[in-house]
Amino acid sequence: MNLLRLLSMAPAQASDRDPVLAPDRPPYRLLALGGASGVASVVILAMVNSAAEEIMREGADSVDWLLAGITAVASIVFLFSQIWLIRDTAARLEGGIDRMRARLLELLRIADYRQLEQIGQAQLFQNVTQNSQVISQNSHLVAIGLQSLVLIVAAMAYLLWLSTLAFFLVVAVIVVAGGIYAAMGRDLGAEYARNMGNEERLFETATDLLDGIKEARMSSARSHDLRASFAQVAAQTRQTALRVHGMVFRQFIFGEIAIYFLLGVVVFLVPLYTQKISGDVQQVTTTVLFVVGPVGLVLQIWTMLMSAEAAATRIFALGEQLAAISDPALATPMEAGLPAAFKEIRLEQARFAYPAPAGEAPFIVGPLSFTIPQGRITFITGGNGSGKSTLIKLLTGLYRPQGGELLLDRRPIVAFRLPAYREMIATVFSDYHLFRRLYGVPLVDQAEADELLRWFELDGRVAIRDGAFDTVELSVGQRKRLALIVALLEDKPIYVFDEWAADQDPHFRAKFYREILPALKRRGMTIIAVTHDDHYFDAADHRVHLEIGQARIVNGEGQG
Ligand SMILES: Nc1ncnc2c1ncn2[C@@H]1O[C@H](COP(=O)(O)OP(=O)(O)OP(=O)(O)O)[C@@H](O)[C@H]1O
Repeated sequence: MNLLRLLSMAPAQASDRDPVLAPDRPPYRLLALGGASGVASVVILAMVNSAAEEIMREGADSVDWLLAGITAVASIVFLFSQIWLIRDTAARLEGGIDRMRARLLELLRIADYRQLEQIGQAQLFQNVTQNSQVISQNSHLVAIGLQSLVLIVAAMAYLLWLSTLAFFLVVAVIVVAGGIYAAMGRDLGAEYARNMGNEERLFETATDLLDGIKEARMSSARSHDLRASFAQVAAQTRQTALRVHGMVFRQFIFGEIAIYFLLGVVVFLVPLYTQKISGDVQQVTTTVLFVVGPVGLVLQIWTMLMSAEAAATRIFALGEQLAAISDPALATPMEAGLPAAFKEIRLEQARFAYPAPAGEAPFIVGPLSFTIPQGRITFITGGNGSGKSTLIKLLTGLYRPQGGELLLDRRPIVAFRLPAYREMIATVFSDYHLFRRLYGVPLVDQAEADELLRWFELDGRVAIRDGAFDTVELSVGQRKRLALIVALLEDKPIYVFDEWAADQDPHFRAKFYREILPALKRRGMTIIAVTHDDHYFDAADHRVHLEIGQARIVNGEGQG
């Protein structure tokens, strides 16, 4: 069971240098507490039985203080071990979730970017947030279930000691009923998984609906189709949810019936046979009745825990999926930074192809061979879909060439050099994300930040305070200026921009090509920029022109 797997992943301790990689801590304390509570419950049961026997034998004229004392001590042990058992189970489970979440984030960090692109965002979001919430909400049930299991095991051990026949009779009933119950549970688990898959699709469709709210407002036909598509996924989700509820109910009813059957065995069969063997009918019946309650509880909880189990299974499955695409270059510690004073970046016969749908030719970039000299401005140009963004991803090391290589000063950027190479580059992609907080920009010099805001004509609109922009509620072009400011604050030797000027007004576009890029070049930075602005092609020292993934090098466009 994946829930139990989560339980055995001990909470990350502050003392662990890396909570993600630290070894799991087996739940010894939990086992000890379970053992103590089991022993205490058997002692209580035995004391009650002995007292009853004594009363039957000698009448109830005096209190047996020894029995009463032992019962009181056992009750206290039972009470405290139960409290700690429940507390420990919940803490361990929450710790396990926390750790699994951290593992997922770590696996996300080291996953191969290209393959990660292919895993849907909805699945990642659902697992990191919602599924762990389902488990967390049910953590007390796991604790109560474990507590009941301990009671059952202890009482059954006591029953075995009282009467072998009664023990095997009850075991037979529990095994048969439990087997049927578990088989029902497997179907239920599969249906839960289907339901969660539908919920992920529902989430995806809802996100589409919200992201496209403007587009939907402007067209009643589009709005209608969107709602129809949402309604269809919602109906499928409702159907699987209904099937789940039906199955839960059937399993619940079966559990109830199984308990009545067990009671029937106790009342009719056990006395019949135990009388012949030991004559201790009453003790056996008391013990079996003691088992019935926890068995009922375990059966009920089992049903309820199926959703938490399905959530845990999905979390572990995503973990395995991410582990399978992990990039060894990112998993190992980074090689000491590559020298900032490099001479050139080169692609040598580099090639990259996207997987093609069946029957269609794949889009191939390359083989490409060209050099980007240090301290120069290189433009990448070409029509829509010619492969510019793909080339940028190859040059930044986000995609790995499937053939040929990427070289820095003739040294191949092999896997273990990739992280250090990526550290040399600051980017503003066309689908960039603007973090409000300046993550990874260690010390923002206020004077430098203010100067940059002035240069980008954003002073008075935005300020940088305590390592964050005070607002990002700006126009599209202004937000992109902020993204460039972040890149400049990172102070890297290489800058990569993907159609940065596309959203700028004519004045700022001219400023970008005629003032900002030359200023960066004067500071010795290497600039690689994708652009469609043919008026400004002369601002580059070199131009790489792409046509359907093939490059033509146009040299000496600018003044050099
Ligand atoms: N994630 C992807 N999966 C599969 N194919 C892709 C993917 N991204 C791009 N492609 C394919 O690669 C081709 C080149 O895309 P790319 O984004 O590199 O073009 P581009 O030159 O940057 O275009 P634009 O000027 O429109 O931004 C596209 O025609 C598309 O078919």
